[in-house]
Amino acid sequence: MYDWLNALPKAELHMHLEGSLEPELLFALAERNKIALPWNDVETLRKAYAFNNLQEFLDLYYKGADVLRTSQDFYDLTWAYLLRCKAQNVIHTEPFFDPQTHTDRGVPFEVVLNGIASALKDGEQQLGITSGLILSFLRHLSEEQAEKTLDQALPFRDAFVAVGLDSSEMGHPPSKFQRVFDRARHEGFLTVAHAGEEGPPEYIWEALDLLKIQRIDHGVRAIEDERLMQRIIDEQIPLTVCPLSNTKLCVFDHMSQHNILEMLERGVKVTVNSDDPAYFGGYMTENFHALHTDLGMTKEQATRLAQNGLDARLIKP
Ligand SMILES: Nc1ncnc2[nH]cnc12
Ligand SMILES: [Zn+2]
Repeated sequence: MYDWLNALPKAELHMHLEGSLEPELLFALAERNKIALPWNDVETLRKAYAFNNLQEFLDLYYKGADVLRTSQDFYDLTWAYLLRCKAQNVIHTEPFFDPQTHTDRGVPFEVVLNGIASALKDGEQQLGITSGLILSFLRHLSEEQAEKTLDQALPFRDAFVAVGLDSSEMGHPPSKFQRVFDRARHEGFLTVAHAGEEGPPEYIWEALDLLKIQRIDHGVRAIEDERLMQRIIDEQIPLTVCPLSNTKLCVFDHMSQHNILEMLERGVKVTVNSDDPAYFGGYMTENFHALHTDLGMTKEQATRLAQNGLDARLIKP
């Protein structure tokens, strides 16, 4: 089944480039940039990948990102991810990056963007992988800081397809970012947002009604609100679900409790994605495979899930 799932043509619609930083590359970049790390070796770092919730993961994820300093670092990070895509027949990807994670520690916006954008361009030319980059605002920071980030992005607007919203969900509802999302839409960006990962269904309503998103990132808690379920089924609003992420971050205690197949069978446009593959135990194929081993996903269901991913692209072929 693994090989069959690996060969299935797939689109990835929810992954954070910073979350594809494998420990080996993290150590190599630390050495290249002469940065002292709090972990002795790759094994010690990998052992730290045990999380009870989103915040525990984010604390480590932001620490890890500190080794990314130059455009070449961002290029290498993105290229390593694209090689994984190639190996797993991911033919299209719409990755996130978090500029504030880098600008707040003094790495200029264009240094980050240049590295990522040139790797994505090479990915299309050399690997045949199409892509659309999503600029994500950090929701634990202020709306004013998101506004500044949007200002920095406008000169490079052709490099992005959408803006998104990520980081610590609880206590940071989508309504906090209504004005900056309004402006982003007026500037021609599409919008997506993480909602209903740890946060309540109300955050999904806000993301739809106030931020006017095209897709819900995660959204697994929609199942708690029947009226919301009816809306996302009626309007076929895609959910970018990340099974291994949800179990690693204890959104579900075990994969056998995940609701993705129940949603699929109810007619929700659910898709499978890796979120932060270096931290959560796998890329696209591993996520599909876990659904097979722990939830009994059939080939027919896998085909529908993969097709949903292709259908829910912001950039159509
Ligand atoms: N799963 C996730 N949720 C929120 N913010 C993130 N940033 C990286 N991964 C994330
Ligand atoms: Zn995410």
